[in-house]
Amino acid sequence: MSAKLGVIVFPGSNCDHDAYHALAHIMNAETTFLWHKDTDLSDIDFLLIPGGFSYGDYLRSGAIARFSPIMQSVIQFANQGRPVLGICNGFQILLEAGLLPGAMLHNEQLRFVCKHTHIRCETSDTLFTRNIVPGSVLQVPVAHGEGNYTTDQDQLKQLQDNDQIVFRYCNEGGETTDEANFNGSIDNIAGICNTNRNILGMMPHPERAVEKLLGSDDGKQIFESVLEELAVA
Ligand SMILES: NC(=O)CC[C@H](N)C(=O)O
Repeated sequence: MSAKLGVIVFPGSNCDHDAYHALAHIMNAETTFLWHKDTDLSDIDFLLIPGGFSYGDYLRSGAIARFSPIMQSVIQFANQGRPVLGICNGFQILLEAGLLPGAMLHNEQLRFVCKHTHIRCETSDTLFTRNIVPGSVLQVPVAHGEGNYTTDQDQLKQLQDNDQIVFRYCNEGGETTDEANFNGSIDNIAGICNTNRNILGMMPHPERAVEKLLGSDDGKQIFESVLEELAVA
């Protein structure tokens, strides 16, 4: 039986259809939308929490969505070791739900930034990056106002020591320069995983980099990794 993928829709999600398109039409995977009031995830093998402005980003991005009914089921799903990918607002929701450590601040320059960026894959030891050689540079767009990832020094050291930093902002040549770190994230962090390595949160949008027509199809490498993992699991 083939894997079934779920894309969660909150009031204010706006990258849900991009994610569905990437999974269903580009990756040809069986994909379904899940409303934020759904609670039954028993037939789902992979959860994607997409980007957007859930609840209008009131209070803080993700702070209200974290209390949507589906989140209890997402936490159970994640705690069973099943794969969860949060992209942009999805990453923010995972942080607010306590499934990933740290927090988001407004971008350093206090502006919404929408552009192509380069990110360096730091580890292939996750089911999301198993097909990506560490050190590879992916071109993936960003579109956010609150993507300035932060954490305290002890937590940062844990992320570094546990190989939980999955992506860092870099230049085209793969150097993690200050200039490439456009939003001010600590240690150029663009994406992290949990210690169990089944939850990935990332600010750049791989679902918007799945066709050459969009400027890059580098994001496909992440979805290919997940689908291969599900096929052998
Ligand atoms: N594309 C998105 O997910 C937008 C993220 C977010 N709510 C922000 O601007 O910070």
